[in-house]
Amino acid sequence: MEYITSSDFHFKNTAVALGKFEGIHRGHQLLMDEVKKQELHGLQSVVFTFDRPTRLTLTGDTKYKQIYTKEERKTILEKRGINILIEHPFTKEFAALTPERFIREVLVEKVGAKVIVVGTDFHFGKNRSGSILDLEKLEEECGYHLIVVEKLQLDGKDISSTRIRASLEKGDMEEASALLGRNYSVSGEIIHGNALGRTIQVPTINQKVPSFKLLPPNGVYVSKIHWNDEVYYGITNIGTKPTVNDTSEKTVETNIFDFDKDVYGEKMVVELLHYHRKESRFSSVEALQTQLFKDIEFGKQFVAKIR
Ligand SMILES: Cc1cc2nc3c(=O)[nH]c(=O)nc-3n(C[C@H](O)[C@H](O)[C@H](O)COP(=O)(O)O)c2cc1C
Ligand SMILES: Nc1ncnc2c1ncn2[C@@H]1O[C@H](COP(=O)(O)OP(=O)(O)OP(=O)(O)O)[C@@H](O)[C@H]1O
Repeated sequence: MEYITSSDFHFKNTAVALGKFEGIHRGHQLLMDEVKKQELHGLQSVVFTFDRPTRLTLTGDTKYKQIYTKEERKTILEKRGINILIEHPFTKEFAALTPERFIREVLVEKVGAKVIVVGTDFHFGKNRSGSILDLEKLEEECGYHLIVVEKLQLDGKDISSTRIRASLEKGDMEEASALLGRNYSVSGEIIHGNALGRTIQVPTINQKVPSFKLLPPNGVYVSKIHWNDEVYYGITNIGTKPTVNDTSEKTVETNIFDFDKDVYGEKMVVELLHYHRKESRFSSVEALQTQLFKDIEFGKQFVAKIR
């Protein structure tokens, strides 16, 4: 996959899907399928999105947490077989382009769009004033074909990144997975913890997770782990480890079942399948250890049922 992160590009004969694509959820996947289909007609499949949350530029909101990091999003799109990913810098100047200028100067001139794929409610350009009507108006003159995809629903409501954020925020991993079309995951490098885990017979891998990644509530989750091409299961704690720590720094750590390898510095993808219990402060490390053994037992039984 070609990966563009600047405004300096020039393509020809492309089929492009447009949007923020925060969750690359099941609705977004319909748009990806449409652009992929166009490869049969000799067009390159393109996802056109932005290099940062749009609200960061528009409202200066620096606290906004994202479902996926850019790297995670890139990996997902690569796996779907998209030819070109454009993460256009979402600067104030770019955000101020009128819908017509965005269509002519960016989509037609630079992206080389022959097919444009959007959802029914797609809005773009200065103050989000552009809609599919603007795209329809210039279709003939600019020589592209517009494909408008109906909003995909689940349980009678539109699937949206906003809805997925709400599921994640309440720890409903099953609902988040159903909306995403894949399990929610955390990917990150394995870093050193306090090395206490091993002494209480519950060794864990600690993942480095950026502060802007949207994590579900602190607590214990049954998880599925991808390491190289291998799949394992485990139990993951998200939180501050209040029994042994006094900081507010959040960590994601996983006890992988039947696994004993040194993986420091390597990357793992941990899918969170099911919320089990909230994180709590125990009166002693022994009490914590007793609970961890129970958590592991719960995790193993859960996995036995779904495998
Ligand atoms: C499944 C699981 C559940 C955990 N639950 C809690 C908890 O409820 N409270 C807590 O303080 N720490 C919890 N922890 C974190 C442990 O305190 C931590 O794994 C242990 O202190 C070792 O940390 P280290 O890897 O930094 O040495 C949990 C860890 C795991 C793997
Ligand atoms: N459920 C859906 N079905 C089909 N297309 C969708 C769906 N949701 C969004 N789209 C389309 O996918 C593109 C990207 O959507 P975008 O990421 O901007 O918004 P969203 O997923 O609705 O999230 P948000 O909740 O942040 O508005 C747009 O063209 C949009 O119309």
